[in-house]
Order: sequence, then structure tokens, then C-alpha cells
Amino acid sequence: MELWPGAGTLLLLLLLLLLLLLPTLWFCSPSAKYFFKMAFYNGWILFLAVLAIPVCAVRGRNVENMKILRLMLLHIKYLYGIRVEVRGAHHFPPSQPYVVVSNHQSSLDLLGMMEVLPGRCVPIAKRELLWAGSAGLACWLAGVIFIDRKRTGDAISVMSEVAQTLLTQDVRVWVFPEGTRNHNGSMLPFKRGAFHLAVQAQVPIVPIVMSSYQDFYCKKERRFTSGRCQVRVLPPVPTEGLTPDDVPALADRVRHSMLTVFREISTDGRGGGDYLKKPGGVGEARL
Ligand SMILES: CCCCCCCCCCCCCC(=O)SCCNC(=O)CCNC(=O)[C@H](O)C(C)(C)COP(=O)(O)OP(=O)(O)OC[C@H]1O[C@@H](n2cnc3c(N)ncnc32)[C@H](O)[C@@H]1OP(=O)(O)O
Ligand SMILES: CCCCCCCC/C=C\CCCCCCCC(=O)OC[C@@H](O)COP(=O)(O)O
Repeated sequence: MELWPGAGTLLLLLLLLLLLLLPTLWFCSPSAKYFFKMAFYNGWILFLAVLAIPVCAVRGRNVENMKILRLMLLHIKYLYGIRVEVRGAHHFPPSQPYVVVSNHQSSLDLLGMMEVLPGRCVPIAKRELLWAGSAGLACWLAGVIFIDRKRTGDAISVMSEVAQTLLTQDVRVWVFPEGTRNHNGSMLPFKRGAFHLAVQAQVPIVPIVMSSYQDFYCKKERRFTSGRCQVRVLPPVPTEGLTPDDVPALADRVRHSMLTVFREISTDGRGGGDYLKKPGGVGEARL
């Protein structure tokens, strides 16, 4: 089935060109390596999405398709020499709906997410991702929930519908409560939608912390080498009996516990101690 005549060939030629350029990487400047690696990361994901679409299309839009996307993305960490260590996976509640909240540093979060993604768990994504070519269609087929961050009312009604779906279809949801990628370490203030969602559905919140990528990746410094990242699953936070009035305190409490763990498991980009603990460290400057 020729999806888009010529587009697939074009994409393949682009990938072949990128692979041919690979050996020249060793003689390039660090920033050229950064750009090449990020271009290949997005290009490779777009290519994998082209392969995933016909397989996912068999079921149509279905959260079970997230398994296919996960299987297709798991190998990428090896291509980039990123060791992902998972701790606390036993905290995931067995066979029940819940809301996962995790920090969001970069599109590399995909690697840690895919490492621990529970079954029937779909991310909430910005609407722009729907137009990201084949990746958008693959996400749509996998049941990814899209929200328009610029229209709070619409986003809130989408999230309210999700609260029903969680229970009626035994689905879990993965939210990045910072609402955007945070390249500077620490954690941005949390948006409250994920917490309203969990309270409306009266399901637990499972906080997940991905350690800082400063050791091997920094967008500002155009640095992208190999390294390691820890994905820490924290104990579930119950929401039974909570009401919308409890949401601000709940969001702050979860963010505080995640920030504490983020500091514990993160080191600075120069292999030194915890870059957030040093006086005036990036994280403290932002607290
Ligand atoms: C192989 C192919 C590749 C495939 C890749 C596969 C994986 C793809 C992965 C892709 C990963 C992509 C990852 C990405 O794309 S990350 C970017 C998208 N994600 C997000 O934006 C995070 C989710 N955002 C939210 O939850 C926000 O809260 C929303 C958007 C809903 C509003 O945001 P806003 O900016 O307005 O701020 P606010 O939170 O202070 O809310 C304002 C007010 O509204 C109240 N309120 C909020 N919510 C609710 C509610 N539900 N019921 C009742 N009330 C609610 C709230 O209490 C507050 O009122 P008050 O308390 O001040 O009085
Ligand atoms: C990233 C979608 C925007 C259109 C980009 C077109 C090319 C995209 C090519 C391949 C897409 C790879 C899918 C990566 C999945 C993770 C995406 C991601 O991390 O999006 C950033 C989003 O969390 C927050 O966006 P902002 O930090 O507010 O900006």
C-alpha cells in the first residue's frame, strides 16, 4: 500500500544521506554533532512512524497501539549510547487506572517514557504534535490525547472526558505537568490539569522523575554525547476523598517530592556533584 507516493522514497534517501554522513561526525565540532544527532533523532522517529502506521491502522485508533510505538522506539537509546536505569517500577499499581506525572526536559524524554510505559497508558500531548507528519498520525492511531494549550477551556473539557475514559476503558494517562520542555534543570511550576483529572476520576497519581540530562545533553551548549539517565517511579499518591479545592496543595506536594528526587538523582553536566545543590546552582536560582 503506497501511503504517499514518493514521500517514503524521499524519506529513505534522506536517511541514507544521514547514514553516509555518519563517519564524518567524528571530525565535526560538538555543535555539529548536536545538530546531526537531533536531526537524525527526529528523522528516525518520523521514519519509524511511517512503518508503524500500517500496523497500527489495522486496529484503528486504539490505546493498544501504544505497545507498537513503544517496541519501535526502545532501541533508540542504544543508537545514542544512553543507559536508562529504572528504579521503583514496583510502585506501579497493578491493573487499575491512574495518572502518571513526569518532568519534561526534552524530546529525549521519550526514551525514558518508553522504558517504563505501563500497558494501556497514553500521553497527553500538545496539539501541534498532531501535525508532526507521520509521528502525528502514529500518535493519533495510538490514542494519544491532544490538547490545545492556548484554549484552556477546550483543554479542560478534553481532560474531563479523559477522566471518564480512565474508568470506563481501564486506561492510564501520562501527563507532563510542566506543560512544556524545561531545558534549565529544576522544575517549572506545575499546571493543575493532571491533578484535577486524577481527583475527578478518584484514581492515584504516579509521579515519575527522569534525572537531569546535563551530563550528556544540553540544548544551550549544543552538547549531545552519550551518558546515563535514571527513571525513578515514586509511590502512588492517592486521591480518594479529595475535591477540586485540594488540587493546588496536591500539585505543590507532588512537585516538591519530585524536585527532591530530581536533585538526588541528577548530577551536573561536568560530572561534578549535584548541580542543583551548589549555592546559586541552576535549580536553586529558579526555586
Ligand atoms: C514512532 C512515532 C513516535 C511516537 C511518539 C509516541 C509518544 C508521544 C509523546 C508525546 C509527548 C508530548 C508531551 C507534550 O506535548 S507536553 C505539552 C502538553 N501537556 C500539557 O500541557 C500538560 C497538561 N496541561 C494541563 O493539564 C493544564 O492544566 C491545562 C492545559 C489543562 C490548562 O493549562 P493552563 O495553562 O490554563 O494552567 P492551569 O493548569 O493553572 O489551569 C488554569 C485554571 O484551570 C483550572 N483547571 C485546570 N485543569 C482543570 C480541569 N481538568 N478541571 C477543572 N479545572 C481545571 C486550574 O485549577 C486553574 O484554575 P485555578 O486553580 O487557578 O483557579
Ligand atoms: C514536536 C512536535 C512539533 C513539530 C515538530 C516537527 C518534527 C517532529 C519530528 C518528529 C517528532 C518526534 C516525536 C517526539 C515526541 C516528543 C515530542 C516533544 O517532546 O514535544 C515537545 C512538547 O512536549 C512540548 O513542546 P514545547 O516544549 O512546548 O515546545
